[in-house]
Amino acid sequence: MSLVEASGLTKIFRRPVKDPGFRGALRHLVAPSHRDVTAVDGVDLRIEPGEAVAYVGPNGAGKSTTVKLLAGIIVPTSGDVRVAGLSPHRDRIANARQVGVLFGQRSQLWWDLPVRESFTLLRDMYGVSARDYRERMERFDAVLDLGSLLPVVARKLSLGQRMRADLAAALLHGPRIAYLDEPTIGLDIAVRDRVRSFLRQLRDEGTTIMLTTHDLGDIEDVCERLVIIDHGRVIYDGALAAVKDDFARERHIHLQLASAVPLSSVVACLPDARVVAGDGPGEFTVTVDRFRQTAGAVISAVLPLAEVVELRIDEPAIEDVVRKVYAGELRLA
Ligand SMILES: Nc1ncnc2c1ncn2[C@@H]1O[C@H](COP(=O)(O)OP(=O)(O)OP(=O)(O)O)[C@@H](O)[C@H]1O
Repeated sequence: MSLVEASGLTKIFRRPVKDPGFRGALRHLVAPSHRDVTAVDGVDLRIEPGEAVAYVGPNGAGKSTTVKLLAGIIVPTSGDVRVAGLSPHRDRIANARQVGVLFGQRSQLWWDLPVRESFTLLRDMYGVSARDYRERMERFDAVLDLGSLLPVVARKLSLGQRMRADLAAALLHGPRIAYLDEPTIGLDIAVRDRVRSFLRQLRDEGTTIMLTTHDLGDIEDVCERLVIIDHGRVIYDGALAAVKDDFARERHIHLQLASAVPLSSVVACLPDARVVAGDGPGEFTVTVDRFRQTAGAVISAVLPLAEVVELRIDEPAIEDVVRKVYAGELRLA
């Protein structure tokens, strides 16, 4: 059985629609009107124990809503969802014991309490044994430098400090699955790298991780699988490495020819490619579909014009794909 099993998972929010001004407010009181927003639209998702999945998509795509559904914070409009066999919203308390949630924007620390007291409250709420608590705190301290933060009242923490404390708070009860939203935001580079390697360790020990992040380094360092959501629908679900083959077909080949050649001649030699002149004479960038045209074929095509004295090939990066996803530029069939 998969750890997370969602099928046809749908969440529709009902938003009040008000005309502006006093009249609008009055009209809304007398005859309220609403607009439905489908935040999550028939999502099918299975996550196996120990998988690390990046869940990405443009703003408003439905990422947080999915996580809230999986965490049992909100109730689905339709569809089924099970986490380790439990219905998250019906078995909310039992579900909370097996999931850890970090929402980048919202803290689960008690705002007016020193961090240490939030941790002990969470320890007691989740019934974490003294020994587990001590061991976990030691481990978090080694990765997240928690020691100096423990006496500080949560509202006085900087963003980076709060993220460190919140990450520990989300993992304090040793959840089977962690939903982490932007876990490295605000962290300095050294701590960020430690957090990434810590997440890899957790994954290797069997904790399932669902990571929502704009940080492409987090994705490449921690996850093997990428799920892309857009307009509430899963538009891609597959191995991170395979994404490039599916969506990043373009390869840029930078050529330096031995002599100045007019752009039109190079274009004429390469009817299936896009050719742009570079800064210097004889410099060109040729963009090809890497599954249709090899670099060798490009070189052979331009050889009758001039010798190729230098060649550089830019392979597509997963980063480009994910960046396009976030920018809303990637439109899939
Ligand atoms: N409580 C709510 N009431 C009404 N609409 C909501 C509510 N929560 C989310 N939405 C809407 O549902 C859609 C999906 O929102 P969601 O927060 O899940 O997206 P997201 O992918 O997490 O975006 P972001 O990257 O900006 O956090 C958006 O159109 C959002 O405005």
